[in-house]
Amino acid sequence: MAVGTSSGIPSTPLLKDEVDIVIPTIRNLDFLEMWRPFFQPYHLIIVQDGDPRKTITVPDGFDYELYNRNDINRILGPKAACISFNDSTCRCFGFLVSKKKYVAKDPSGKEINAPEQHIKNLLSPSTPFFFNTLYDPYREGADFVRGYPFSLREGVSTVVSHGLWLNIPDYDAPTQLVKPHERNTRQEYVDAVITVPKGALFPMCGMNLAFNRELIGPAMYFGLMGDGQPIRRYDDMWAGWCVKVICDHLGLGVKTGLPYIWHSKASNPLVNLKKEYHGIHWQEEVIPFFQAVSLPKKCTTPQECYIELSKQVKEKLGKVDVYFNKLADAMVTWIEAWDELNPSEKLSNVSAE
Ligand SMILES: O=c1ccn([C@@H]2O[C@H](COP(=O)(O)OP(=O)(O)O[C@H]3O[C@@H](CO)[C@H](O)[C@H]3O)[C@@H](O)[C@H]2O)c(=O)[nH]1
Ligand SMILES: [Mn+2]
Repeated sequence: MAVGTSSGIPSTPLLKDEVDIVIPTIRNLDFLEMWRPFFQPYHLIIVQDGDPRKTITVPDGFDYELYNRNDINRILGPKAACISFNDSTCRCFGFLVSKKKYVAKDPSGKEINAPEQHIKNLLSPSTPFFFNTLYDPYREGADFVRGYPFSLREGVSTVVSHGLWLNIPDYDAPTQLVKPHERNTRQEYVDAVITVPKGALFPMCGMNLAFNRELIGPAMYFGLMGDGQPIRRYDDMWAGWCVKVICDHLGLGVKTGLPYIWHSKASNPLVNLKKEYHGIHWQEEVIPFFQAVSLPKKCTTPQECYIELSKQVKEKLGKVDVYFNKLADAMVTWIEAWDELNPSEKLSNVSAE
């Protein structure tokens, strides 16, 4: 699929017909001008949060579809209850309606061709079963180091590419409060992509993320946050924990590192503290839950894994707080909505059994 370049290093295919870029927004889309060179080839799915009467202008020259809350309610009917309102969690509606193989979540920052690096990450295997100390062995200029078992060098399909951030790091509110001026300049020099090992959870940030919709899309639900919910800013964390335990079960890979984006908007740490408050103490029970999760062999598709996970959430986290019962039900609604909007994929998943 890659074609040669003058330097002999294969260039990365655009995959413009296989990638959608999902952008949740409650503001304007002016940042698209800065990203035009990298985003213009792709189809954009814009999820307009907040008041649907507000008109959001999309700069000329972009191929896009735009959904506001009225559209979400019209398309999903009662199932729209699983899509959060007044929170960036609404982005997962874009994952539902996309028909592409890959989804990249919008970064908004300095000129870095993030889609190209995410595609590179997703097109090369991951190595979750044995840690390669020279990072990603499939990158130009790297390889498996001595002692790496040859039987494991084929790797597994990479289904999540988790990019990082320059400038404003994605810190939680307490850290933001004690380190208000800390800027992430150090990572400028960490030129690495690393597979998250099997059995290890990680804090997935939704700002700069790409994933294989066909292989793991049904697990990429960002949960119930925003209006009427007791918790926010744990949308991507919840999705990341569910995705990782399902990837470990299905033998799929998650990579983190490049591409970095310039994160320019620091949200208000005191507002964030209120949003994160329950998450900060609940996660001390939620993480051990995910670390102990075991999915039965009969679960061979992301949908089946996700439904099984929702049962365990209700059974084991329902006692932490009633919120997790609601979340477990919303997880089921999400899969019902996914299968309703993507019937062919459900069949293909069945045929993959
Ligand atoms: O109610 C809302 C708020 C925001 N959005 C859109 O979502 C993204 C991110 O918004 P923002 O940068 O303001 O928020 P952060 O605090 O930096 O969000 C980070 O925290 C994580 C947890 O939610 C999240 O993954 C990170 O992005 C922007 O595009 C807003 O326009 C929204 O749609 N609705
Ligand atoms: Mn931000």
